[in-house]
Amino acid sequence: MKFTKMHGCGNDYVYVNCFQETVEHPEEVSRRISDRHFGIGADGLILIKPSEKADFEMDMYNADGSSGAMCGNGIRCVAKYVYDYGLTDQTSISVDTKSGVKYLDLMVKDGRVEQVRVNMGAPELTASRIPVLSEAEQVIGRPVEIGGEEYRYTAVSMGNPHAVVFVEETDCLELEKIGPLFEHYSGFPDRINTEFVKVLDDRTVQMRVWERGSGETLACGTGACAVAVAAVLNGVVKGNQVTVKLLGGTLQVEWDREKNLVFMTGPAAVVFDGEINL
Ligand SMILES: N[C@@H](CCC[C@H](N)C(=O)O)C(=O)O
Repeated sequence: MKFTKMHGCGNDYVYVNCFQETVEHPEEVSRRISDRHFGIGADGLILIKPSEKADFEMDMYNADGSSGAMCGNGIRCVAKYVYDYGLTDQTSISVDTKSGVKYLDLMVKDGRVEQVRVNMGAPELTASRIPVLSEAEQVIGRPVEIGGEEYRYTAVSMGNPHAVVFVEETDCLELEKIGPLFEHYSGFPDRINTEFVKVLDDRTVQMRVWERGSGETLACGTGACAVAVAAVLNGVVKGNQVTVKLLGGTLQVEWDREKNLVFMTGPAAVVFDGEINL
């Protein structure tokens, strides 16, 4: 299988051009290739496919083989791939995902895509649709006891479920311990991605993420969008534009309240091309 390893802010996936390759059993392939000792090493697998609904389709799998309906860092890399590898010459493209068609604008320098702006669509705040179990219709800064500790969290879906927790410090968090407790908490029927967020100033936040199906990653694009929405809803930032600092880089997120659309801008990079015998 020919592949390209790419990353967006250090959130790395193995990308396969399914205009040329056929991947049978992608769940199993994702588990194998994601292994950082016995595989290529990645947070998961992303298949770039032809689509009848949009210019391209993105089909993504986490490192444990589970399917992710949306991937913010992944979709920016898909945009870079299709442009840099000659599958399109357009700088505005559409990509179908399991959470609907997304629209992307490519920023090109010296013939190569450097940054991508993605219209991530509307955030979903209705608890039952995220899904999180809650008596209240929305979960904004609500208390929850997990692993014997009380946290306050805000639930947002950006096509996939996120629990956003504001904390005093992110550096000292024992994410390997707390992350799985959130991911498998009984109140989150489809498991969850969890962001722990420190507010740096009224426009900037810093986060660490425990991703459903992949563990701690250096960045999560949908997570950064969920964090920006949660930051606005909890009144910890001014305005609707948030700079989100992640372990692997920085993303700019804007929540257009009038249109109720979230826009994310950030980098996409190729690490290397390769070929693996499966
Ligand atoms: N890293 C991604 C999100 C990938 C999917 C997620 N782990 C899930 O299962 O929902 C991003 O950049 O958004």
